[in-house]
Amino acid sequence: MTRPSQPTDRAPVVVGTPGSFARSVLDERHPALIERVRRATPYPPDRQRALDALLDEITGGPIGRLDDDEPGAGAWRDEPYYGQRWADVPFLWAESFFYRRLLAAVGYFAPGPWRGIDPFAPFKNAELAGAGVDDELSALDRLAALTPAERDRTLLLSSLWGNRADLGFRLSAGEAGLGDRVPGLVVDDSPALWSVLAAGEPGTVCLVADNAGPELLPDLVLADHLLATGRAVRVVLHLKPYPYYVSDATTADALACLDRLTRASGQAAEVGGRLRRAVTEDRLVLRAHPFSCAPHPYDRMPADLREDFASAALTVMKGDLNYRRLVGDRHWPATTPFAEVTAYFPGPVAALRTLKCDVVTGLAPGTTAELDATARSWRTSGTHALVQVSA
Ligand SMILES: O=P(O)(O)OC[C@H]1O[C@](O)(CO)[C@@H](O)[C@@H]1O
Repeated sequence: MTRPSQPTDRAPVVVGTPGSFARSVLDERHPALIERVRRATPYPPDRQRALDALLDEITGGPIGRLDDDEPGAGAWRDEPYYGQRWADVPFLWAESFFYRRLLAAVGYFAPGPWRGIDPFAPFKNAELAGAGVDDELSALDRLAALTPAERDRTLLLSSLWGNRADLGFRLSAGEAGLGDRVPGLVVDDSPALWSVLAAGEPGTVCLVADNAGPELLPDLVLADHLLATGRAVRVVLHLKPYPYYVSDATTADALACLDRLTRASGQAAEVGGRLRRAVTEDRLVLRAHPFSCAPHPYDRMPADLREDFASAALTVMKGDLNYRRLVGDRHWPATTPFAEVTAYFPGPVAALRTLKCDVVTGLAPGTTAELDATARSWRTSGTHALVQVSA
């Protein structure tokens, strides 16, 4: 079936002028992150100098290329933004390239002793070891008392709100800045999500993960629930092939979560045991496609990934960045139909996201005005959330 291409009549979000959300990410979050990375790991002098150079460049210089001898540099060679100011290029591209440059600076891909050392691991590990996680895991023991419908909703919402566990976001918002969550969703298509899964024979669900630890745990619990209730015969969990956006989940992070589950007690350990078995039986498949770290929207996805999503009964996109990539990170009026901007997607798709950037689609007329009147930073503060489905 030929699908329409994504509309392009709205400009992409560029980093832009001081005062914009995107600019604050580049001006505040990225320098703070370089500092945190340096403090967390004792890098040797050459890596420290590379981090200094990156900091100088993002705060003053034009965008430089990856060195020619950097492994994987070829994938970035033909990008059109080198030599331009960071402020003048698409936000999506600038953030993604920043993370790639940061990994180059710490020698993540280069042959030698620092290869494969995740600069964000100290933060991710601390979060996964936290007492808050114990509470979340022991709450699974209370699920048995719920009706099946309540269990569906609880596990879906717990995966959705898990998206607030985003370490990069907290670098600029701070714990205090992460306001109380607003329970009513700005869009709630969850009945449509369950209907898509109930229609026809159970098939594969692609779950495009976002953050590790406290977000990935409820995602895994949801995956187990889909398998255990026969909503899916297979869950393909899309992870990042390398560390990205601070807390995005890699294969190592997924394995750490499975370990955390199985070492817990009660229901959490049961879930962990089932999921480990599901991996060995190919019912839970871990994928780390290179495009998952690409600086482009999903309408540019390569053919093999398109085929994966096309053959799924449903693809669930977790989190804010996946949302931006799904809808194209453009200045859409908030009432632009979600189905229209995702019509290019090769199969049914759902977005589970807390709102952490300016881009949003699919709001009912009047909702924007209502939210503007009641919650000043509802678009970016992670206090509001949505479930959107296009089938
Ligand atoms: O982890 P998530 O939900 O994809 O959020 C990523 C964060 O980074 C941003 O892309 C900006 O840095 C925001 O949209 C969001 O705060």
